[in-house]
Amino acid sequence: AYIGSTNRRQCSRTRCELLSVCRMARTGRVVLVTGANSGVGLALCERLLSDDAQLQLCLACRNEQKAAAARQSLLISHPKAHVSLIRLDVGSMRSVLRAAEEIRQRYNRLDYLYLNAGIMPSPQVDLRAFYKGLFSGKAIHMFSTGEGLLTQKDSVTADGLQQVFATNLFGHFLLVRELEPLLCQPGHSSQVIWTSSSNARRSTFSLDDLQHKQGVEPYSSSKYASDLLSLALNRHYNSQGLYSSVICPGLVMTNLTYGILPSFIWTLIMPIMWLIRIFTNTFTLTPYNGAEALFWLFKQKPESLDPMVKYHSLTSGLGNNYTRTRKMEIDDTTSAALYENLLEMEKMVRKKLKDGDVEHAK
Ligand SMILES: NC(=O)C1=CN([C@@H]2O[C@H](COP(=O)(O)OP(=O)(O)OC[C@H]3O[C@@H](n4cnc5c(N)ncnc54)[C@H](OP(=O)(O)O)[C@@H]3O)[C@@H](O)[C@H]2O)C=CC1
Ligand SMILES: CC(C)CCC[C@@H](C)[C@H]1CC[C@H]2C3=C(CC[C@]12C)[C@@]1(C)CCC(=O)[C@@H](C)[C@@H]1CC3
Repeated sequence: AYIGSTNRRQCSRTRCELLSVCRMARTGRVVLVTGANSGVGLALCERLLSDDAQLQLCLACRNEQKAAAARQSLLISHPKAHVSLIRLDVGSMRSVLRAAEEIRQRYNRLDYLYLNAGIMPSPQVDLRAFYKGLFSGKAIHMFSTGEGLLTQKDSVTADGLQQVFATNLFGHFLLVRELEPLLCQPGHSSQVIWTSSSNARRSTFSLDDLQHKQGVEPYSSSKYASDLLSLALNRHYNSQGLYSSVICPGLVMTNLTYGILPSFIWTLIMPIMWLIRIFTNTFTLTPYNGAEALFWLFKQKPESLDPMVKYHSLTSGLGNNYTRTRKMEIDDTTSAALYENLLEMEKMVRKKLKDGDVEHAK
C-alpha cells in the first residue's frame, strides 16, 4: 500500500488522464533518490522536478510518514509530477533486497541513482581539537572539512554489520549490485551519484577494518570508502554504460548537522556561521545550495566525468552556487582491494539471509 500511493491517486483519474500518465511514464527519465525525505535529498528532488517535469522520481526512504510528507510537499510545488515512494532501509540488507526487487518490477531502466542516505550517530565535538585548530593556521580547512573534530558512537545492526558502514556504504553497494540490470542497459548510459563528504579522510580508513570497528570516526571512514568504491564501480561498469561520481554538499544545516550541537548553541553561533561564509565557499548552509553538485551532475554527459575527482557544491559570499572539482586522495589498488572485500562480504551476507530464511521456514 505504501509504495502504491501513486497508483491510488491514479485510480480516481479519468481513463484519458491515465493513458497520458502511462505514455509519459514510458518516456520520462527514471531517477531514484535514497534518503529523499529531508535535507539535501529532498532539496535535490525539488530541483530535479523544477528542471524536468517528465521525470519519474522515486523517493526511497525508511520512514513511511516522512516519505509521504516529502512526496506531498513536492506535489504542492509540482502538482503534475510523477513521484512514487519505495520503502528502503538502506542499513538493513533484507530491506535492500526487497526494495530492489520491487524497483526491478516497477521500472525497466534506471537513469540516475542518487545514493544520498547517510547517518552520523551520536556525534561528539572534540573541543580541544577545535581550539587547537582555531589557532593552527588551518582554521578554514577545519571549518570546511570538520577534520579530526568529530567522533561518533557506532552500533551493530541486525545483520551483524557496523551501522554507519551498513548505511553509508554497504547497503548502497548492495543496491547498486541488485539494480545492475536496470542501470546497465545496452546503448544507454546511467549515473550513480554518491553523497560523500569532504570529511572523508584516508587515515580513518583501513582495508583491515573496513567497517571501522576499532576506531571512533566511522563517518569519515565510510565516506572515504564511498570515494574508493565509486572509482571501482567506474573501473568495472563504465564499459556497460554505468558511471559513478561522488559529491560533497558542503556544510549544510540539516537534521544531520543539527544533531551535532544542542539547538541553543546552533542558534548562538548561526550569525558566526553566516560570517564564516565570507571566507569559505564550502558553507553552503541551505539544502538547496548543498544539492548544487548533485543537480549539476544530472545535467552532465556521464562520459565526460572524471572518476578521480569529487564534485563540491560551493556558495560564494554573495550567495551564488557553483560546482568545482577537487582531486581525491584515492588510488586504483586500494579501490580494487575494497571492491573485492565488498564482494566477499556480499556473498556472506546473502548466505546469512538465505540461511535465516530457511531457519525461519522450519
Ligand atoms: N549536512 C551536511 O553538512 C553534510 C551532509 N553530507 C551527507 O549528505 C547526505 C544527506 O544528509 P543531510 O541531508 O545532511 O541529512 P538528513 O539527516 O537531513 O538526511 C539524511 C537522509 O538519509 C536518510 N537515512 C538515514 N538512514 C537511513 C536508512 N537506514 N535508510 C534509508 N534512509 C536513511 C534519512 O532518513 P530519516 O529521516 O528516516 O532519518 C534522511 O532522509 C548524507 O549522506 C550526509 O552524510 C555530507 C557532507 C555534509
Ligand atoms: C562553538 C562550537 C564548539 C563550534 C563547533 C563547530 C563545529 C560543530 C563545526 C565546524 C565545522 C563543521 C563541519 C561539520 C559538522 C560541524 C562542524 C564540525 C561537518 C563534519 C558535517 C558533516 C560533513 O560531512 C562535513 C563536510 C562537515 C564539515 C564541517
